[in-house]
Amino acid sequence: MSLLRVSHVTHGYAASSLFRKAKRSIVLSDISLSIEPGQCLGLLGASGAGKSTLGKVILGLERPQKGQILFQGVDLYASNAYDRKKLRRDLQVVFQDCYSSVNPKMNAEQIIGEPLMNYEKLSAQAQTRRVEELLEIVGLHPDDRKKYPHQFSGGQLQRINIARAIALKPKMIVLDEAVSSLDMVTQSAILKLLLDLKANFGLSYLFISHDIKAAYHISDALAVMDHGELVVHSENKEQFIGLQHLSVQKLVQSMLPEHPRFRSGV
Ligand SMILES: Nc1ncnc2c1ncn2[C@@H]1O[C@H](COP(=O)(O)OP(=O)(O)OP(=O)(O)O)[C@@H](O)[C@H]1O
Repeated sequence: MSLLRVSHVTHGYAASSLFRKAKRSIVLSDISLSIEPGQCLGLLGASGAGKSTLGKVILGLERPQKGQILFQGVDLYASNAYDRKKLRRDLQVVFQDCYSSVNPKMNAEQIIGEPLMNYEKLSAQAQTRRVEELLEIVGLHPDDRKKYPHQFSGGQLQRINIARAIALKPKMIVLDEAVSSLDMVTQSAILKLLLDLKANFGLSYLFISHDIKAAYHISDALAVMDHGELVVHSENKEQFIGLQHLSVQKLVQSMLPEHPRFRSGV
């Protein structure tokens, strides 16, 4: 059974108008895809293609007008609040903006400890131990738990966000442009961390990105959205770069100068 199955999802946002009944512009059009346990699907596409909206629909944050999201076989939007809370534990998110993703008045221990408080109700001592362990897993020092967001670099703060996302040992993380605002060196360090976590904990990712290089590096399967439609979905990234679809060709061309290995693929 797929971990995540998106079936025929269609969605639009209401465009408010004073004079007419609110119309909805279609942002997602009949989207179907699936993610297997331990798989990373890279979701590519130009700005405005609908990638983040699909991420929100999958996370249960934006109810689609049509279609179904099955996570571990459970219909996300047909489940009750109790089941949804259980599902949320297994389905986490890391956003692009590491600074606005955290409360600046909370220290790292409070940030990482928040999901633990909500779900695990550990003793204060056990929670601190778990936070220290999580800090080490993401490559930070246990003593960093006392620091506040402004005392971390962007890359370090994204590690804090990742520690929070893995605190409850989820099955899947939606990474919405999670490395896009980082410099190249930090980006590759965070991609390595994400790959290590995937290998060690059997995590699945939906890696939303406009950057083919980052997506190719981390993903097993790749898909492309264009104007609300899923125009390409390839289970195999090696096959993906050889596809003749125009959107794929454009993406592959954009990485040619730096990646000679792709020259033979086109
Ligand atoms: N809350 C909202 N209300 C109305 N329209 C929205 C809302 N969120 C997104 N949109 C519109 O939906 C379309 C798809 O946006 P979305 O953010 O999903 O695309 P994207 O592919 O993630 O783009 P980007 O890479 O720039 O984030 C865009 O035209 C956007 O303006």
